[in-house]
This record gives sequence, C-alpha cells and structure tokens, in this order.
Amino acid sequence: MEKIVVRGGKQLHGEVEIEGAKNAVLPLLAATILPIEGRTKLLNVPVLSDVYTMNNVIRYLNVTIGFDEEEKIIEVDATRPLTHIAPFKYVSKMRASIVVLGPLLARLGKAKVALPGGCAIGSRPIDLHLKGLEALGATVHQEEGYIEATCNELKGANIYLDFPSVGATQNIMMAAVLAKGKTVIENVAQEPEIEDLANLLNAMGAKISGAGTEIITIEGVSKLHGVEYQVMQDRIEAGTFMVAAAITQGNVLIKDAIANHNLPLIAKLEEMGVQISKEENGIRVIGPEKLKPVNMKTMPHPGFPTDMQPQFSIAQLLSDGICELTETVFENRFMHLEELRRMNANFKIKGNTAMLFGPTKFSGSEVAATDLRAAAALVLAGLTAENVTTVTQLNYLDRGYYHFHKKLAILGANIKRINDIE
Ligand SMILES: CC(=O)N[C@H]1[C@@H](OP(=O)(O)OP(=O)(O)OC[C@H]2O[C@@H](n3ccc(=O)[nH]c3=O)[C@H](O)[C@@H]2O)O[C@H](CO)[C@@H](O)[C@@H]1O
Ligand SMILES: C=C(OP(=O)(O)O)C(=O)O
Repeated sequence: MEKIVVRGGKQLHGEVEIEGAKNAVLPLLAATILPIEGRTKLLNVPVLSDVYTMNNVIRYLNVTIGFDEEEKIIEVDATRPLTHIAPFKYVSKMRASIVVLGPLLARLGKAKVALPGGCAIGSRPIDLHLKGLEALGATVHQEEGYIEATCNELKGANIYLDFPSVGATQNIMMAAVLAKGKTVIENVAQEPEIEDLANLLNAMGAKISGAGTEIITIEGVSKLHGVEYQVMQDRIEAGTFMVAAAITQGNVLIKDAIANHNLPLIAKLEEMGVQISKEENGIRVIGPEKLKPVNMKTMPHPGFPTDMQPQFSIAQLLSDGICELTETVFENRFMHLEELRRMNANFKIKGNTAMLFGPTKFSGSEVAATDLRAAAALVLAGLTAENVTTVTQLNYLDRGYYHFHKKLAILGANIKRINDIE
C-alpha cells in the first residue's frame, strides 16, 4: 500500500512551483471535442490521475489524444466523426466527466453520458446542467443509468441558474457556443476556471462575454477551430502550499501564483497573522509564531473556496483559540475532521458548522484520506505533528496534486512516499 510518511516539526523554506489547474483542464479537455477543424494543443497540463481519466473519456469518443507528460502538453484531434457515448466505466471514476454532455450535444445533436453519481463530499445532482440544456432545446431523459440528450438544433435562450454551479455553467456554455442565436445565463459560477474555459472557447472562435461575472452572454457561431492554449495555474494547489507555509512558521514563495485568484484565502490568513506579499514572480507567505483564531464560511466564488476548506481547517485547529468553520457548498465535507481526531483534534460539529478548539498539538498517527482535499489536509497536519504521521488512500491525493510529497521535501519537510507491501 502506498503511504506518505511525514515527521512533523520542520519549518518550510524556499520556492515551490505550481501546476496547471485540475479544475480548469478537465472542462478545457471537454471543450477540445468541439472544433471540427484543426488540432488543439493544451500547454501547462498537470500530470494527474483525473487528467488520464478525462483523456480516456475523450479517446472513447473517437478523438485522437496524445499526452506528453514531460512537456505537460496534450494534443487533441477531434476532426473525425465522433461517437456520442461516455460510458460508465470512465464517467463513474470522475464526476467532472459530465462536462462532455454539453459539447457532445452541440457537436452531434445527441449525447449519452453515464450519470456521474455523488461522491464522498456530498450529494451532487446535475439537475441544473439538464435544465439549462433543455432550455436550449434539448430533450433529456434518463435510462439505465445514462443521461440521453438529443436535439434537432440548439437555440439560444435566457437561463437563470438556481445556484451558481460550476459544472452546470460549463456544460451550458459549451452547448450554447454552437447554438443558434443569443444565450444569456444569469447567476452563473464566477470561478476563475470559468474564465479560463471562456478564453479557450473564444480563442476557438466562440463569442462569449461576461465570464467571471454573474451574467454570461453567448452569441452562437456555426463552427469552432483548434487552437494552442495555456491552462491557468492551480489556485487550490497554490493555496494548499500557502497554508503549509503559514502553519510551519515557514517562508515560502509560491511561484507564479495569482493573488487575485486567492483573495479570500489571503484575507483569512492575514487575519490569522500570516504575512503575505505579492512579489514579481509569485506570492510569499511567512507564517507567524502563533496563529490567531478566525471564523470561516465557504461560498461560491468570490467567496472562500470549499476546495480549500479542509486544508484551511488545519490552520484553524492550530490557532490559539476557538474557530467556527461553516461549509455551505457540500454537506459532507468534514470527514477529514473525524480522521484528525486520531491526531488529537478537538471539535464539535452541528449541522454544517464545526467548532474547532485550538490550539491543537497534533500527535502523529496512522490516518486515511477520505477524499482529495482531505488527503492534503492530513499531510498538512502531519507537517506540524509530534512524531510520525502516515497517510494512506493516496489515490485521492493523486487526483489533484502532482508530486506533493516531493515539493514539500524540497521545502525542507521530513516526508517520503513509500510502497509498503502488506
Ligand atoms: C472539476 C471541478 O471543477 N470541480 C469543482 C466544481 O465541482 P462541481 O461543478 O461539481 O460543483 P458545483 O458548483 O456544480 O456544485 C456546487 C453545489 O451545487 C449543487 N448542484 C450542482 C449542480 C446541479 O445541477 N445541482 C446542484 O444542486 C451541488 O450539489 C453542490 O452542493 O465546483 C465545486 C464548487 O466550487 C468544487 O468543489 C469542485 O472542485
Ligand atoms: C471536489 C473536488 O473535485 P471534483 O469536483 O472533481 O470531485 C476538488 O477538486 O476538491
């Protein structure tokens, strides 16, 4: 079994490089199936298990896709006739595969995509994706675990999302770019990854405006062409290293991290007494001797990102007092806290709020990740713990972090990854 073994107590120092964003590249890959002319080349692609899963989904559609892991480049040729089916064996591995639904429908007029289901962090329906596609003229029904969508022609529409869902916004955008006429989507997700997708689609010939605001307007075009495009930096990976520096009294430059993408995290860390400065080539984070307690609530962007909540909770648990932590996006994203009990964490959960009683003296123990960000949070706790912490279930970590232990080791952590045959 693969394990990360970390002995706590080291202050982190130096510089760390960040990869391209997982949550940007997955929808960008889905968008590469839209062009009927030319190849698309994605640069700065992170080498992650989720990217391999998405490549498999796309390859199954009869698209030629090549991944040069050394150069971090993916090349896609989607100019041949495509099939319209995304099967269970791939979609069930990764929820984000559902974002092929919109582009398949736009390109082929039909799509059959396995239901992605929920996952450890909560129930994850796709009703908003489907309502949006129906508003564009698709007929959608569910049969034998698959969503089947068909249309003669997609037509621009006015759509209001009940909740600013990231995936629904992406699916509807990718369908509307080839719809006839104008689509206006209100109350859309404003995450930077939405802007990245709009930028790629516009480079391919789409006409999208307003991405990054509450309203996106799309003028449909008749076809798209392949392009070369650089994936944005991963703000969640950057944020995870910011927390790592903050909790170890470290001094770390997170290279090429974009401060504007992480404003809520920066504000909270500063409130805790962490020194953060924007430098020419990144963000420098200097951790204080003592972290001040703060409350935090997750919200859709530009609020505090739920994908940073487990990692941030480690800083809260270490802080000198009681902190409130409220999770409003996913109803089951406190599982890392239960695991952290083994390491001495003291907290009470009521509904979607946890009271965290600091300052915690984490004690090293064996812990298992329950989901992607929980995995990162457990490693972070281990960096500050007395003795040795062993983290298992690294398949979750590998979904979203490339060489996490190696990057921490370069910064001075006493950490290794081993394959223990049991
Ligand atoms: C690959 C990717 O980019 N994943 C991110 C994306 O996930 P994802 O796109 O799945 O997240 P959404 O924004 O859609 O989901 C947020 C909330 O909306 C609800 N909802 C969503 C769709 C829908 O049709 N109906 C509905 O009720 C979900 O149950 C959840 O409670 O955004 C989340 C919220 O920032 C992040 O945590 C994920 O890391
Ligand atoms: C929850 C996450 O991803 P996904 O939506 O792919 O499960 C995440 O990146 O933290």
